[in-house]
Amino acid sequence: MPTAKTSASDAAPDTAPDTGKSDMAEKTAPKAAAASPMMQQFLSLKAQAGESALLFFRMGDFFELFFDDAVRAAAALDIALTKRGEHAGEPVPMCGVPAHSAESYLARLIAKDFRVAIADQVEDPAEAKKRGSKSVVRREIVRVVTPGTLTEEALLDARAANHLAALAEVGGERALAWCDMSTGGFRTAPVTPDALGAELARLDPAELIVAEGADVPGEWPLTPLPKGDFDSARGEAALKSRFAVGALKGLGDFTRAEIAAAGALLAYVEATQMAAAVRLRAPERELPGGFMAIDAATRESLEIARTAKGERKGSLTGCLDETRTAAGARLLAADIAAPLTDPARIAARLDLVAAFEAGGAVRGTLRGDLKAVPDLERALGRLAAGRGSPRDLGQLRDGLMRADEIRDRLAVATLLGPPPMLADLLAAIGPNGELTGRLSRALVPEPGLSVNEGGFVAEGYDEALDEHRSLAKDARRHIAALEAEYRSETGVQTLRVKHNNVLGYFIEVAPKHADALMAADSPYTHRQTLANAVRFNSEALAELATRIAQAQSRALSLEAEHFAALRESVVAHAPVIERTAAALARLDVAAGLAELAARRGWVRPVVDGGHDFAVEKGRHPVVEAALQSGTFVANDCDLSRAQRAWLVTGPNMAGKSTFLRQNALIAIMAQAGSFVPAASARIGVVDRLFSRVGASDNLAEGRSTFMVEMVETAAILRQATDRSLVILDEVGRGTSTYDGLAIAWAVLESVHDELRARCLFASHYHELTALAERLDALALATVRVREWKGELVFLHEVIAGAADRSYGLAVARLAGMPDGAVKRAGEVLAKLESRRAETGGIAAGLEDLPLFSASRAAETPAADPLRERLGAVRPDELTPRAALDLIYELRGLAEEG
Ligand SMILES: Nc1ncnc2c1ncn2[C@@H]1O[C@H](COP(=O)(O)OP(=O)(O)OP(=O)(O)O)[C@@H](O)[C@H]1O
Repeated sequence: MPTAKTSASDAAPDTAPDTGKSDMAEKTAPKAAAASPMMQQFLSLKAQAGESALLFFRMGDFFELFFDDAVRAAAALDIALTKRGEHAGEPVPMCGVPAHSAESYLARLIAKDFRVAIADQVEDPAEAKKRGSKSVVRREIVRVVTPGTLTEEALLDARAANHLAALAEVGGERALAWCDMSTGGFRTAPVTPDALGAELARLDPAELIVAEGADVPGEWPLTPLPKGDFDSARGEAALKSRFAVGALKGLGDFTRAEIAAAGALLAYVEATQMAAAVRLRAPERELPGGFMAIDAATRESLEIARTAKGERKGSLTGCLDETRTAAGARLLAADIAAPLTDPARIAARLDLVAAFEAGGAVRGTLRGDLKAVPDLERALGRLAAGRGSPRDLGQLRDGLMRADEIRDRLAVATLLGPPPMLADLLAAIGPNGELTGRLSRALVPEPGLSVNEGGFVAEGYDEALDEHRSLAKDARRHIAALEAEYRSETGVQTLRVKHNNVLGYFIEVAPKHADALMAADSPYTHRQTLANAVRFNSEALAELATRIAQAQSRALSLEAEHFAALRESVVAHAPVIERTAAALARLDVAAGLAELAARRGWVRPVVDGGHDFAVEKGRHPVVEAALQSGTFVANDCDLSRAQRAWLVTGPNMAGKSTFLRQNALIAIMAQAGSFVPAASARIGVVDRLFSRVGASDNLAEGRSTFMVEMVETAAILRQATDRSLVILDEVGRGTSTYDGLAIAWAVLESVHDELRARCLFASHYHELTALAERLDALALATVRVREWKGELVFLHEVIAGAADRSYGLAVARLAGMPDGAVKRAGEVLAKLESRRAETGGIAAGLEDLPLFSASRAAETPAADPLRERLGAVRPDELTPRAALDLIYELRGLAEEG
């Protein structure tokens, strides 16, 4: 556990925030005027950071926290909380973390929803001393660390994007802008209120900037900012100046809301990053409708990016991730989060996968090469933001060299009918030769993480540097030579040249030999006499020591200069690096998907502008991977217009959910540009995908599970179109049998008749099968089971028709329910069923009910006097007496009604 001790820095005159005696007398709140200069500095920086951010105050080798910040941080980090001096008569709580390992503490604080303002020393303490012994080292807040503005490797998941998003509303229209500061991507899109939830779910922002008081669906880490920050005129000016364009039209046809969102985002980035020159590309517009809309509930129920437990492993993304680079993994996750809707773009991606699927040898080599490609985007992001290290330069050198090799190798590789996208990607890679040549000459093979420690510039790159280094390195040799010279000169064979931090280099002899060196004409000057040694200096030694020190410091500063120059050339080359990185990531995704397709026998889907959904021998990619090879039972699914809705019945555990989900996943995979686990698949582009799972499978806080289910079902009925795919799994089961059946009935009718969406509807309500006779495009399907010697055998086979019965008791027995209980349940069931035979069951009489559309047409709002009277009331104008009269009047109306 790190202590709050400030090590050597304690001794420095500026290190204590001077919460000592002079402040002790203060009984009032901190007053900058009465505080010591250090305290004044601390208080003013803390005021600048605000209450919402912890202030990391740099003191020597530590970042210290004081007052309430210390209490909160010590608890969150589980580090020692100590006290230091007094302020306003109270001891000042303090804790600290070592500067060299600050990143890991930052990571933990950010994970716990803290924001941290970093106040660093922005001048050398020696400089401060020149202004007077009491002067305080200048400190400034150099950055505010927030979840959405991270760029450091240690603070980020290499395989996931880190989006900072902003939501703005102008004149009733809304828009989102988002960026990933670690890679420089910056985008905007207009959003409708209905689509907002799905857009946010797709972007999964690490931090969402909103105007104070804004209403945002879902639970996102919000950063509310004053409304004025979302002003579109201000945003326009900021964007124009940042991206050096005369008119925003040059960048795209942005709406005012998009400009406001992008402007607010830019201002926030600049405000939190201070002086750092964060690299952001000019914003690109995303057109609405370009992606399959998938709302948060659907993503959750289909476990697209994460499983119910929040893990990537076991999710669709995890299952499809065969990428070899972190950038590839991020692109794959983005592709799956936002499947395309344009058949031509989908086909272009599929062409590329197909080429690599067929070209196994080329794919193998490419994937081998990719494995050695470091994260170019993020290394560039760090360097551009001024947080880069020599290691980042090394990564760029290695990655770009590898990229050029990959390009050259792929250019001559034999691929059957090389797809047009491949040519574009190869053209986008490099040329990087000039930069990599320079980096190769300049850097050692494995440059380290610190600029200050030096040692990263290769020998032979700079003669002057080599000379300084060799001088410093040869110090021992020079010293040894000098030592030998002095021994022979004095005849003292035990004479030694030594070094310590106080004296630097000195000559040491035993006291009995000291006289020889003390002679009046001796070239040696006496420095120190100890009990067992006498120490001297000599002009030559002093000169040599100075030269060594100078050489070392000169070498370090030369290295720092080289680092700055190399960084400059990297930044100048940034657009090519970005293009190269993007092309490699796309190749990685395609080769990974091709690998899976080849390994698991997936096929290329046909995605077109029609309305079909015909999957032959489809499988669930995740469940199949988890089962023993060859045991997954493939099933067909055909939702073409004439049978666009399927009602799937069958016992529990038979495989209904698996069947429903696999078809939704196949649609996502196909439109994301992947081959699919099926014998064939033809899919008319799906514009929106909805998946809802019956209430009891899905626990949410705050609202009852049934309520959640109904809210979500309502969203489907509002938003689905005839291009959508709707997966409803046991909707209505979270309430009483009658209510549940009634709701399931109405929802199925509505999806079929009104929305005309493609739909898979799984239910335990066998009564629903009666609908098949009345709804012309509703087909019945069931999952086969067989009872064998009293045991239930699941065949997992989807066939036409309805389940003959529900087998609930057989499943209960299978689950280990005690025999007595199962037997009793059997008796109750027999009784219930005999009643059903007499009365026609709970759905008796429903056949006569007019269809949904008919009953909707018949809906004419009936006059309601009670409602009309209430509507006319002006509550603010009522006296208490009149209010009472009104209540009587209303009750009268109610009774009449
Ligand atoms: N096509 C299949 N081939 C092989 N095994 C399958 C198949 N479909 C499902 N299974 C297995 O059966 C288990 C139960 O499947 P699933 O959850 O889909 O059943 P269900 O009918 O939806 O059940 P419930 O109604 O209880 O939710 C799965 O976990 C899987 O292991």
